[in-house]
Amino acid sequence: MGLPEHGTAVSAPGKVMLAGGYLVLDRAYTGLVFGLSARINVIAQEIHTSPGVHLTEIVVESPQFLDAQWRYGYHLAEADGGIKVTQLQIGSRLTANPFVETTLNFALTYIARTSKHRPHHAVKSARLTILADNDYYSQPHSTTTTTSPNSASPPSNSSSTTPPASTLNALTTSRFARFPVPLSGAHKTGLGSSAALVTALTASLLTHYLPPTLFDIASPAGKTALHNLAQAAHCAAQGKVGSGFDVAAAVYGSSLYRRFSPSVLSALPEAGAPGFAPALESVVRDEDGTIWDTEIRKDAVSLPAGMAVRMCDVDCGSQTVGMVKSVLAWRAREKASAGELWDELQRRNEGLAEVLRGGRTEEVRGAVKGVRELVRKMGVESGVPIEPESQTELLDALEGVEGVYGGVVPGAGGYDALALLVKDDRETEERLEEFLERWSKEKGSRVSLLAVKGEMEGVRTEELKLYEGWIR
Ligand SMILES: Nc1ncnc2c1ncn2[C@@H]1O[C@H](COP(=O)(O)OP(=O)(O)O)[C@@H](O)[C@H]1O
Ligand SMILES: C[C@@](O)(CCOP(=O)(O)OP(=O)(O)O)CC(=O)O
Repeated sequence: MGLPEHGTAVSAPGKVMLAGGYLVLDRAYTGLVFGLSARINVIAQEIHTSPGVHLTEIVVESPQFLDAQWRYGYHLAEADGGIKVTQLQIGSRLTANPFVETTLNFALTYIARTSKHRPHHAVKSARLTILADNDYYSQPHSTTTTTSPNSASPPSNSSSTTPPASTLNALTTSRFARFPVPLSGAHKTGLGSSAALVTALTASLLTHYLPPTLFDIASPAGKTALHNLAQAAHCAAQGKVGSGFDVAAAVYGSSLYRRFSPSVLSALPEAGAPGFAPALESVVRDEDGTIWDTEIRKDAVSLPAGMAVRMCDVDCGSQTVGMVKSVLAWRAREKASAGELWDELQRRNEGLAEVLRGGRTEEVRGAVKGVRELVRKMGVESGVPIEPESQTELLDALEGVEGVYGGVVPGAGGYDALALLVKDDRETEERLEEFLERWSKEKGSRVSLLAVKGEMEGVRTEELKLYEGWIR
């Protein structure tokens, strides 16, 4: 299998919110968000059907997982409902992927409105291949590895995109691991796979179907359209409106984030419903800039030279939804005291951002301590284990490792991977790995350093050759 000549590739980063979890749900507060070096990559290619065959099909696949192919036909929904896809059955199985399906409905509808052609002509058959960097999922026991991105591709085989099982060991030393399970069986590490996926898939579809004059991923206007469209699709697929910081990180990378008003998306009809297409187009275009009130301050976020954001996987994610409900219920109940706590926590979160931006390395430890103190207080008062005791114990112990400036339970907290601010050198990494190995043995748990690092850049185009062996 050689390298396909045609196609486009894009990638979008995962996220970690170092400070501002819960607060960021309210526009009065902000979140300190980092993009991550772990990316979701999507490659788009035309499918050439045999002469005389008119079937139009969109095939989406995730060749790292078992049974991860989703095929769709589509039609133009009546009464301006836009393009609506219908999943096609392969054999006896039909596994839905709501994030993929919703993204197709939203992106194809927008593309059909934007391109000058008639909708059916604009959208030809295509194959979209999704490749997720290894750190999105906890690696199977025996194959754990911390490889740097861009290392060797998997060995190619003759016709299938799924390399044979006999090469499994070789594969895990490559950039994209092959998992011996379906997607539903993978253990997420909490880096925001669905937001990065929706963003990368949307960007890939826009790049593939629209000429550069109508969509350019590198331009500010292109990023704005992508952000608006991906936020709308992600919210619809999730069935709730979160703060959207994860989609913002996937598009823009690291930033100080203020959310959009939830009302921005509340009037949008369901995909396929009457009036969906024009409503989506106007919300995405936001021509006079009055609809979206998101604030993305990229200049407000940076790290002191020689410092990195690293993540420590504890291999047991948490249920964010239940935690959010309980924290918000506490805030509504205890208006005055919760309000005071949030205002002070916001000041400390901004303080941490300032210390990092100003390169004041020696103040990082104190700033992180101050934030954690109030996060724990919020947990105790709301009765939600935001920084559970086992995580407190681990974070405190990690502070004793030379080269570690501090760490937090990011985002909603709980048992998702911890975020650490560390000295960015091999010695610190080795000390951390040794420490975590010892800790795992002593506590009978499985904590490990992920290869991923904080990164400033958001969505971008990639070279096809990075995916050699995975695409046909
Ligand atoms: N590699 C992938 N290929 C295809 N779909 C994916 C992939 N990774 C994630 N998804 C989609 O995202 C969903 C996971 O979303 P969610 O549970 O919100 O996790 P997260 O917290 O990582 O965003 C999956 O069920 C699937 O629909
Ligand atoms: C509570 C929050 O403010 C932050 C949640 O951050 P996480 O990083 O924990 O998110 P998930 O990946 O969705 O679990 C909710 C929000 O901002 O939407």
